[in-house]
Amino acid sequence: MTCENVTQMERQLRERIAQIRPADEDAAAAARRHSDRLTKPPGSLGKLEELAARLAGMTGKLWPDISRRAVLIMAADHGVCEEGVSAFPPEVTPQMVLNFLEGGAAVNVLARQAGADVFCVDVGVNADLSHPRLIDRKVRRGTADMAAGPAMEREEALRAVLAGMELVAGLSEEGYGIFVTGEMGIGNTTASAAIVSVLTGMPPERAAGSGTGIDEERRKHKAAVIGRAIERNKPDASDPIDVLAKVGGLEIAALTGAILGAASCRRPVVVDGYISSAAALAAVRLAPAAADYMIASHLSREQGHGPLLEAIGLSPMTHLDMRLGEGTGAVLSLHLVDASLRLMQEMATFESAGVSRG
Ligand SMILES: O=C(O)c1ccc[n+]([C@@H]2O[C@H](COP(=O)([O-])O)[C@@H](O)[C@H]2O)c1
Ligand SMILES: Cc1cc2nc[nH]c2cc1C
Repeated sequence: MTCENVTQMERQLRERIAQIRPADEDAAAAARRHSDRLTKPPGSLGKLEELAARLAGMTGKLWPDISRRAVLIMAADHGVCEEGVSAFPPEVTPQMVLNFLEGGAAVNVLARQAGADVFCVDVGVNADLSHPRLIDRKVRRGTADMAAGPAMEREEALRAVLAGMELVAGLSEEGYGIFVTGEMGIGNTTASAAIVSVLTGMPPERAAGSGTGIDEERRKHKAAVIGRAIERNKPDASDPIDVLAKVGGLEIAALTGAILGAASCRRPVVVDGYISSAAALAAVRLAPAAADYMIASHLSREQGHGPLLEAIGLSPMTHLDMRLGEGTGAVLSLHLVDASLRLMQEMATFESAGVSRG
């Protein structure tokens, strides 16, 4: 990779970011006015009402077309697994990728129920994968162990970010109206916690959760590994690409790009659990207006998720004690997105139904 290529990628990123506009406040206000004419006390549908207004702000349309919905599962491996930070072995990453491609994972079931198409992307799986439905955007075979040095080079992080961005831009052009973030990567809660710790100042002890199910002793070890990785690599908190490169992951970088891509195309993006939210945080630090296009699906059991969502300025739609990832919580939330739009479209107004206002 030459310096020229890196400069070109940085430029491409800046150009895409420059296209991100804050939500259309006039469209959101029009949606709120319509909502207040419907047969219910104003605000009584809570987050469903607010969501309909936000969707109007994102898309500029009172009735956005979200009939085509895409779940993006970004997959990659993590060198930090060598430090014993996960309850599962790294070979689960490629095994689960094949499961996604064959339609047998939880996210596939929920995507079928929600009428969403699943796109599984290899951004950095540490195996040679071949499948007719696999989208190959492999940057490298897994990251290096961040406790021993940088997880990857800056240009590799940029390549992953741009891959996510361009995929979403292409799908958006094809007619996908809403995006759902998903991921797979054994060890990626460690990388996510490291990103969160650097970008928010949250101590690793708070940011590190139990991931796939490690016990308290191992969780403390995981926090110490994160602390060591930050100390060793000294990521620059004011430069999210540097943070993604030094202590992040390829699938997390690709999700950051996918989220920025959705915002640049004025498409809503439903953000899944802890890992997706770490990617969303990097995205808002690169482009604050991108937050306007994010819908937080659920509150993960991962202990740092609540403060992480607060740092982005998002409030989760549901609390289901989920901690699976893949995009499962986000794809479930599509039903709520559908409900919010359907209420707006189908409810009678006070006038049309002859109901007295308070
Ligand atoms: O989405 C979440 O909040 C979430 C919380 C815990 C675990 N995960 C999933 O579990 C894997 C990472 O867990 P770990 O313990 O290997 O870091 C990865 O494939 C994620 O999709 C996901
Ligand atoms: C089996 C399994 C499925 C997953 N899906 C997302 N992360 C996962 C981690 C494991 C271990």
